[in-house]
Amino acid sequence: MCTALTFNAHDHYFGRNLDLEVSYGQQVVVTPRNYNFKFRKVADLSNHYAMIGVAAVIDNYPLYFDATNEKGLSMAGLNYPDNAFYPDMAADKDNITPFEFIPWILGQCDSVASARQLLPKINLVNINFSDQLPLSPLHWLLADQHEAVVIESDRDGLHVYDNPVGVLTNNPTFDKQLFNLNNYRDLSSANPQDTFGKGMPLTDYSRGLGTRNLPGGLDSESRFVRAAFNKANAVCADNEEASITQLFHIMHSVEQQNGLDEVAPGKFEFTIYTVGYNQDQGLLYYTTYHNNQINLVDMNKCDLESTDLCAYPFIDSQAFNKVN
Ligand SMILES: C[C@H](CCC(=O)NCCS(=O)(=O)O)[C@H]1CC[C@H]2[C@@H]3CC[C@@H]4C[C@H](O)CC[C@]4(C)[C@H]3C[C@H](O)[C@]12C
Repeated sequence: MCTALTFNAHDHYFGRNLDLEVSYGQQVVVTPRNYNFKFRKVADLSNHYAMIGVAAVIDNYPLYFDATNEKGLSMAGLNYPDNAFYPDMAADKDNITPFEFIPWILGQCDSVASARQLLPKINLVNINFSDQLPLSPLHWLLADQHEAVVIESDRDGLHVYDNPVGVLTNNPTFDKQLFNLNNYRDLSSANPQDTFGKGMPLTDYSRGLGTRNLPGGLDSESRFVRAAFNKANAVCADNEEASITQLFHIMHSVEQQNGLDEVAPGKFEFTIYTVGYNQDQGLLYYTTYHNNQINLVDMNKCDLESTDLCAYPFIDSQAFNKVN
């Protein structure tokens, strides 16, 4: 399972947790403007916006899990099992495979508004990357500095939902996730009034009682509510350090601790990495499960006019800040 969200503070940010029990050998990958993006069924993009993100590079092709382009448009693919449906070729459409979707949008669009022009023409065609790497069932959060949408390719077609809360997790379909928030209208960062009933001696015995009914589970509905509430109530000082720190606190409030989510006997899914993008400045911050320190990769330090990918392996070991 996974969680992605937008966060506006000092600048504009986009965060993502990847929760999984295996690694695909992903790294931080910058694709410069002149890298030749090949597509299976449409023409190459030989000149496009540069992007930074997390990708598995196979045969010199970046299979992006999440990324942000130089204009600040961000996109993340999250697991969407049983619901995702990828049709066969459609003659009248741009046939883009799901693994090409992030490059296709981020390569050409500078905003959600411009992506909205391309989306109706797209058919997320059912073509595997390879026999070893078949398609996986995904849906996507797409966001710029001003708005977010969710894209789901279901049996009845491609849906583009406005996302007023700027959060995405996994199943069920996005409309249901959004509706479910209505069940949590009573959540509050303030201690609640006693509305229980007449003549009951109820006391305000603890701080934080307004969050008592906030779901604590790792399931996708619980994470959706928790991420939406924690983000909506986040406060931080107006600078980059405080904003990134707060973003990582929000992301880590929905992280999966190793040992809590068994996916096969003795095998657990956990939060392999957390990324936070500064959309305005082309920065990617990350932590990994084994490295709590926040690491920073700046896309502008790569040659963005190059034709070659620029990759940085995750630093996945703990560095203690030794005090004595
Ligand atoms: C599994 C991950 C979602 C995390 C998650 O939800 N884990 C729960 C697993 S479980 O449901 O609990 O079992 C998703 C998120 C992004 C995906 C990659 C996107 C690029 C590429 C697309 C190709 O088409 C197939 C291979 C490819 C490398 C993808 C592999 C995998 O699908 C990735 C890592």
